[in-house]
Amino acid sequence: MMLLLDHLSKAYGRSTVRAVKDLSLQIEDGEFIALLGSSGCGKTSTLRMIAGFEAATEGSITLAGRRIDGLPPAQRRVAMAFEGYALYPPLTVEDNIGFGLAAKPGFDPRQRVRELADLLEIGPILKRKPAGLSGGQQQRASLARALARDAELHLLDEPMGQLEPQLRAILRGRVKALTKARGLTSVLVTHDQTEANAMADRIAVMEGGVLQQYGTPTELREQPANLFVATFFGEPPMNALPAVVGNSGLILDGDDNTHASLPGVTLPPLGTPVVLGLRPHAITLGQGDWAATVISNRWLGDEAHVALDMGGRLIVVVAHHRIAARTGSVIPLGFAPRDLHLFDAKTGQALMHGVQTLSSQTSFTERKSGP
Ligand SMILES: Nc1ncnc2c1ncn2[C@@H]1O[C@H](COP(=O)(O)OP(=O)(O)OP(=O)(O)O)[C@@H](O)[C@H]1O
Repeated sequence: MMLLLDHLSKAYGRSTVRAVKDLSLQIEDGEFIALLGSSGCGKTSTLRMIAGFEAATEGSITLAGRRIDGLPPAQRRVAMAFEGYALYPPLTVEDNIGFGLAAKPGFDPRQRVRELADLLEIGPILKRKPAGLSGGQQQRASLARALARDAELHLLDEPMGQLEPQLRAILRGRVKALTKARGLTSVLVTHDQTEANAMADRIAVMEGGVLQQYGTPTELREQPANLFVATFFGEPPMNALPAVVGNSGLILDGDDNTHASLPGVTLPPLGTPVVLGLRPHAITLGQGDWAATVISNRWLGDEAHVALDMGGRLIVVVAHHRIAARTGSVIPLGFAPRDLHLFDAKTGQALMHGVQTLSSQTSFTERKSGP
């Protein structure tokens, strides 16, 4: 069901510091969204306010048209899989998962428990009690219990954090498919962008309690709203090169040695400090008018990761073919203007994505310093 967070804030105790600041988000009926951010960004606080474990300091929470922020957790019609959200010790895993599910015409709770056990690969432990199970088994049982319920909203807080990477990768796809098949509205909390990418229709990136951007994985990758999202989202991170707007284009670091001239592009006013953003995949090696020294060059089986030093700036490039360049060698590099992102250096806000130039040839020049 549709969930609406409206100007939600959280301050703990008497603190004036907000762990969550003025957060507004709309999650559509049947949508799977992820709250993504590093430790302390406020994503768990947000989830706990939705669940009812923490009171909101300001703002409102509306689920399926009902204000729920004043209700106790049990009345919110929300199912949860929380880190450390304990299973009932006296019950078997099977009874834990099926707890509270009532048989109805056309619905057999035992059938649902079996399906979820197969999906999460915990069939063999259904008759066991939680004590003595591994952390990963308990976590999957807890996830199965949350997914078994026909709630209006499913909240999943790092639900697979204790599983091995291979199993996690398989289960992500299965859990996503299940939520889509049943039309479940879901909010996932994770610090793992691979997980958010694989599972979520839309991702809300948070930092310092503040929502940075809310969009599809493609929107976050191609149109990051600010420098934080640009360098946080994407692996390896986007290269960020400080520059200023000069007469002849963008001058890196303002030293006029290396610049990118972008004919026909309306740039910010002369002297504006900016940051050029280039994804590692967007830089080509072996051609272009910039030059850099190879620091390392590793072939990872399907991609080459090359680190370079360009006048003291670290540049990371990813290519889908092997790069024949030794450590210490100087090689040319370049990029297509359509792959350039430009940010305001002071505010971090995005100024443009994918620059269209008048001429198809853009020149990138490294001038020799001195007379
Ligand atoms: N019960 C609490 N009392 C006081 N401060 C808290 C409490 N819970 C969280 N905080 C603070 O609120 C801020 C946000 O924490 P929160 O747990 O929401 O972030 P998070 O992104 O989920 O981090 P993590 O992934 O580490 O759980 C942090 O600065 C944290 O120290």
